[in-house]
Amino acid sequence: MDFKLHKVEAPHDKSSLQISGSKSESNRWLILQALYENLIIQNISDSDDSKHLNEVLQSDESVLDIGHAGTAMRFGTAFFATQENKDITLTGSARMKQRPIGILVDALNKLGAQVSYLEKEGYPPLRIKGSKICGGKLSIDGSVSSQFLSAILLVAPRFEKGLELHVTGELTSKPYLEMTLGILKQVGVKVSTSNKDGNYVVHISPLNKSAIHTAVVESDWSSAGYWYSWVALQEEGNEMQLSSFNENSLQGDSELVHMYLPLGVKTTYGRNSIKLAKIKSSLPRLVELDLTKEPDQAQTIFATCLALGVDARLTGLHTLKIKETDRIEAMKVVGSRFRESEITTTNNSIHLHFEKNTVFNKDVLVDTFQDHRMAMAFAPLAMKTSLIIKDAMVVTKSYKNYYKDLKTVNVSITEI
Ligand SMILES: O=C(O)C1=C[C@@H](OP(=O)(O)O)[C@@H](O)[C@H](O)C1
Ligand SMILES: C=C(OP(=O)(O)O)C(=O)O
Repeated sequence: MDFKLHKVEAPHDKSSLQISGSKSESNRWLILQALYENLIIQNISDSDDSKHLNEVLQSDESVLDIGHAGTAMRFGTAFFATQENKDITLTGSARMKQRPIGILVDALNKLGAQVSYLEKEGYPPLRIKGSKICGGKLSIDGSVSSQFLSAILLVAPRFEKGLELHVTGELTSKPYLEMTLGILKQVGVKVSTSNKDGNYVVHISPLNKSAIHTAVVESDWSSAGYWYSWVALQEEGNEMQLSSFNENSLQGDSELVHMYLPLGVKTTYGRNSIKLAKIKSSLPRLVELDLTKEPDQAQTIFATCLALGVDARLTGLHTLKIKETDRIEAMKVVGSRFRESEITTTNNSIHLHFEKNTVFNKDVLVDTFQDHRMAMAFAPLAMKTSLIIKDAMVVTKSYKNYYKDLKTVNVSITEI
């Protein structure tokens, strides 16, 4: 299904939205709920990824399909590897079969798990025979995906000996690892970190019973990014309130508060909410950001800069090639269709440069390449021109009501 988007009239000066719970937090709580009974999760994400994980965890089938959900694939692998009564196949979409998982499988097998490949070595689908894992000491490379580390850490409190995890390589997406540790602490797990021979080390103690009954998920900051971008493209004075967000967040993408200030978006924290306001500011000539800690915001910031005519130099993008699509390439292809600019890329960066202020083309085609963030990051450009989002419903991977929310701010959306 393709959608045509354009602005019908001036957006409201003040609007408010309720985004559903964080997909990353929800998927961690779902694993913990499966490990510790009687845990209730409030404000759980309505994303496809969380639904898929929930279904797979409840299922008695022997072949389980996780779709496009990366965290669910990685967390599910570690979970099923530790369930002695299980012998399953864990598979996913065609893209999931191209997303590496070897580092996680090797680490689990070193601990005594029985996980093997059914097709290509190092990639899903996997055959997972559940085993009793006692834990102990383990080294793992943290430079490819933090999800491998989070996957093992989430199940580690169930190991008899707990876990001493030594992270080798340069740890990527660190806030997601810290989110895992923060959530484990809420459950009552004793967590400590140290530094040994230059490596980051995490110690997890065993825990038999959860210290809490109710987990409250904060809303999704990664989704909030699209509204930061939206507000950045509005006139001064425009405001938007987003509920169920807090100053003390476990989500690294809450760094949006600082990333968007130079682009004229000021955040004010309320009681369990944030208010984004477009303030009077002169735009920078160049936005320079290392996104090693916030990889999911790369497309959003790139699209904002493209819309505003601001140069951007985004680095730390080495993980983007193995996400839902090769996001560096996808940004370049779609970005170049909007207006004349110079876009250059490397394996871990993208650079956007304007020689002059250029006009926007009309009816710009936004190919999404099965990546929800391609659709959502480029949609705010409807403020500047008309655009066509291909396979528009990809957004449900993380943000089910995205188009419904866009309609409330006066974007016309028609199926074509
Ligand atoms: O742990 C998580 O919830 C996530 C970790 C990040 O992945 P990487 O660690 O692979 O960069 C992020 O991009 C993804 O959307 C969610
Ligand atoms: C990369 C993402 O998710 P995952 O790795 O869980 O598929 C994302 O949501 O941007």
